[in-house]
Amino acid sequence: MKYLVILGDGMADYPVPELNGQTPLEVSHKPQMDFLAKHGTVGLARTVPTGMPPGSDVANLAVMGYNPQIYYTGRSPLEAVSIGVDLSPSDVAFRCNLVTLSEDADYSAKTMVDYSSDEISTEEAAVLIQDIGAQLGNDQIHFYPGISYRHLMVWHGGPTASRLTPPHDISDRPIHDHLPKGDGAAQLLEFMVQSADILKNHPVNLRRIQRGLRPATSIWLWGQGTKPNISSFHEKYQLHGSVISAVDLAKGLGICAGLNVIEVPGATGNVHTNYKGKAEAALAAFAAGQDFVYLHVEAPDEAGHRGEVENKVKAIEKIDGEILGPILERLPELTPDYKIMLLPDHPTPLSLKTHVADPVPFVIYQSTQTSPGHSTACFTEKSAAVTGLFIEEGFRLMDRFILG
Ligand SMILES: O=C(O)[C@@H](CO)OP(=O)(O)O
Repeated sequence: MKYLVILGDGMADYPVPELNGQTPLEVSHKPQMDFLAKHGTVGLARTVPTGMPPGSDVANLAVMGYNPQIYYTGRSPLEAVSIGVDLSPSDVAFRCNLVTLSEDADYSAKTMVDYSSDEISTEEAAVLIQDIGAQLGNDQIHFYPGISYRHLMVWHGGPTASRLTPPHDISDRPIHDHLPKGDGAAQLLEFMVQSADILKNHPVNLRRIQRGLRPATSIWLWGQGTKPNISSFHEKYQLHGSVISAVDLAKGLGICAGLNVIEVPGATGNVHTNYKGKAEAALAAFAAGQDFVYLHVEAPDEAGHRGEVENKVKAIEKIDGEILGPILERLPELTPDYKIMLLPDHPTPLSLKTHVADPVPFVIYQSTQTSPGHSTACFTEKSAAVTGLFIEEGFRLMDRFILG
């Protein structure tokens, strides 16, 4: 048996006025997803335990089969693993976004214009993070470049109990009430303020402005935590598997669980990602003898955070046509026995531009059992709610998928 999880990050949504009150899943042309729903088991799962923040870290941990209430130690440490930074027990990793803040002179009076600096390129960002590290780094503080706007700061002996805000939660809002609070707040704010001085008039930014792109005007620190300790996926399920993703979070989670990471050229973490390349990579992994693939696509989430209705629909249709299409056509050539689980980690409603903790629709399709009950005519939030199948502890979904 081969097992494929297709994770459309943030794919679920609320009714969107621009879509006549329908959700992106409802308006998308997605015959492959609907095929899975017609012949599979459809339901809702609570991937974010009550009381936990609805982050992709918590939710992907649950989808991968790990109880976030036991295994979650913060987002950035998972990304650090993928970046290749081995945290010591007293290191604290912080996600270090490159963001665009408004031009107000007083730092605390600024607004969060763009949590991604117009999806700054990895190459440009690497130069900026290197220069920030050269000026703010020391024996205790190190900066490491990641992908696009997503970077890492490691603070040896740093604070873990700071109260920090994900910048994608405050798009277009004043940052004043969301500046660091609690443990280490003054020092963290100082790093952010000093970064703004370093980035002002930086040649990389001047070139971006000339090209009509937003400059990266500050770092924004959040998502802190300590070295994760996640048990082996292989020991749990006796399966050898791989993760395919553009983003360090999903790759880091996979590495922590003992999965292999497959790099796909052109996987960008946005709507322009290499959907076909991800499908090819999954098929190649199965052909090479892997039993399990976790294929993560960031694009719908990114469109949700940016409030881009068309891009969210487009991302869903690309997942359908360019990932599920080739998989459903060619996986049967490799094996008659396979299962596919398709779901988002959490909704990222376009109207809110951030995540919510609502339960997510899922479908589990098994090639050898195509009338399992709880099927629906299409794969949408509403249809998943009417089957009555509800998985309260989302981390148990993986057991159902693999062992059920
Ligand atoms: O990587 C990030 O900073 C965020 C926003 O894009 O990702 P996610 O919404 O998946 O947590």
